[in-house]
Amino acid sequence: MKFTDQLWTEALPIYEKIKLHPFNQELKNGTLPVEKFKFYIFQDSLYLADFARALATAGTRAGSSHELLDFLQFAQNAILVERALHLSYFKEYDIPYDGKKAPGCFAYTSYLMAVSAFESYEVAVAALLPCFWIYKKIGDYIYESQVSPNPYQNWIDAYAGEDFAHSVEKALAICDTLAETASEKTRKQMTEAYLTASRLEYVFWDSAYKLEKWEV
Ligand SMILES: Cc1ncc(C[n+]2csc(CCO)c2C)c(N)n1
Repeated sequence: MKFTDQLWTEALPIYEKIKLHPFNQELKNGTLPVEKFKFYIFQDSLYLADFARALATAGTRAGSSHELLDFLQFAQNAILVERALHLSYFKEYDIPYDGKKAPGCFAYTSYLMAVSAFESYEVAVAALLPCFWIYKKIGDYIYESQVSPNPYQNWIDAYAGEDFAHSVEKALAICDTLAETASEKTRKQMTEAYLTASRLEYVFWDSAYKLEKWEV
């Protein structure tokens, strides 16, 4: 059994909760209130900018220039997605450019940047994986079961696309190769990091659905 198959099984309860979360259910049905989508898009633009930093940082610690290039391409892509969000949705939904990270976004980005800088390369790769994999799975699920017409069609199409699928396959292959030669202790740490980042994916959607604010 591949290491990433084990990861998928371990994190399955988290994935199921993400799938059934009202944010994703209402997105799929086209009934998500626009305020929640706007909140999500703005927070995601902040997320993507730091996610790109985390990817580039992890990449500098890769064991080969081949993997460094993969991570730099992932990072470049995250920045391009972030720019595309600004160009399309920010205009369409009249989203203001100012604002801060909500607690959910803050927690997730801080975690990814810290792991990428201070944990081993193997653990960093495992922490960065849910962003790719869970999005791909959720994107496919929403795409297949969506109610159309759907006001969020463009967003849905973006994550069900071929290019994104290719990046996910690459990230999975890197993680599996690393796990093959990793010690049992490192594999445990990788699993823990994968689970934590999966929980933070949930937190991110939940934060948007609740229009989360800092309490104090
Ligand atoms: C909270 C959050 N998690 C994951 C993604 C998905 N995503 C955005 S860029 C990228 C890979 C770039 O190469 C991936 C997987 C997102 N948008 N927001």
